[in-house]
Amino acid sequence: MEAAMDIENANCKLRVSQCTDMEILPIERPIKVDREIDGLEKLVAELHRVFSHDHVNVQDVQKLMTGYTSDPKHWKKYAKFDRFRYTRNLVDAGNGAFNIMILCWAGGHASAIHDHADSHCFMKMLSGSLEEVRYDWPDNVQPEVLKKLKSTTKARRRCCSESEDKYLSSKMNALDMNCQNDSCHNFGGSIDNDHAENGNGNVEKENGSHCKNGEDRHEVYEAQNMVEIGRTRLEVNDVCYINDALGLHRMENPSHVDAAVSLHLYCPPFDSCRVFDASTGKPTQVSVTFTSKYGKRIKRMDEVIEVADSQQ
Ligand SMILES: N[C@@H](CS(=O)O)C(=O)O
Ligand SMILES: [Fe+2]
Repeated sequence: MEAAMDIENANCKLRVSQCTDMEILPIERPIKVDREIDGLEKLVAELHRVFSHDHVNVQDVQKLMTGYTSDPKHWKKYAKFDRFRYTRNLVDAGNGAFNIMILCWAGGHASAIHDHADSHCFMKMLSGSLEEVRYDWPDNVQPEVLKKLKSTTKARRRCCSESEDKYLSSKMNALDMNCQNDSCHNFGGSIDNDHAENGNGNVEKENGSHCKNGEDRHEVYEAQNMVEIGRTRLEVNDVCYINDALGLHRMENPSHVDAAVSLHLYCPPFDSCRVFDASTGKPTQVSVTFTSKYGKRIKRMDEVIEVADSQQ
């Protein structure tokens, strides 16, 4: 028995950086589906069953998501669009262990470059298509998971593609060269409550700058810091997986006419993450919220204020 785990066996009830013994190994494709899952409700019920155990394999979640075949009649009640930005619509809060949501992208909508707050992120296309663009971490920001992998002697790397293997090697080497003192890194990987809001509740915008605890750390962010490391077109029923060890990403609906709908599962759930300025790599902590929960629209604060004003 090997001491190290493959990422397929990594326990996605834990944050990625807590899976210290795992090897960073992207999911094998194509995923072999054991059985078909008939409907979104069944998928959610299966996820609850799996997540009731202490250990949940990354690959088991992938298999469940792959086993479900999209049909708009299962999910249309959750699909709430906005003219200006992609929306996040909560389907199920997973008893605190995961959350699953439907994202709606009108033509041309895109997310900013972002991380996934040390969580596991699974995504399945339900309608239309999206392009995923992956990026290297900027040199002066390192994810918790790579710091952790570097510091654990048990951790080993083994990737199925040479480019992914090279990516992780270069990141590990960069950690050797960079200061390991947390205060030298923006945000130190922690999520605080005093974060910059983008006002949208999604990771669409890259506005504002923010330093943890209000300190100005004077990091220098050089232009052209964000390096693209891959691009994948996702079509209906495709499933993909990302975590912070595999890089950053942004999603874009390449069609200016057709809408796209995607299903996202995060474990553990998170309510803020970092977005990165595309030309400088500067990170900003942002809240991520929902346009609707369980099929019901949530009033935005500005709408609540408007209503209150109109009633005075
Ligand atoms: N991770 C993003 C969506 S995506 O662009 O992957 C979010 O949860 O809003
Ligand atoms: Fe994402």
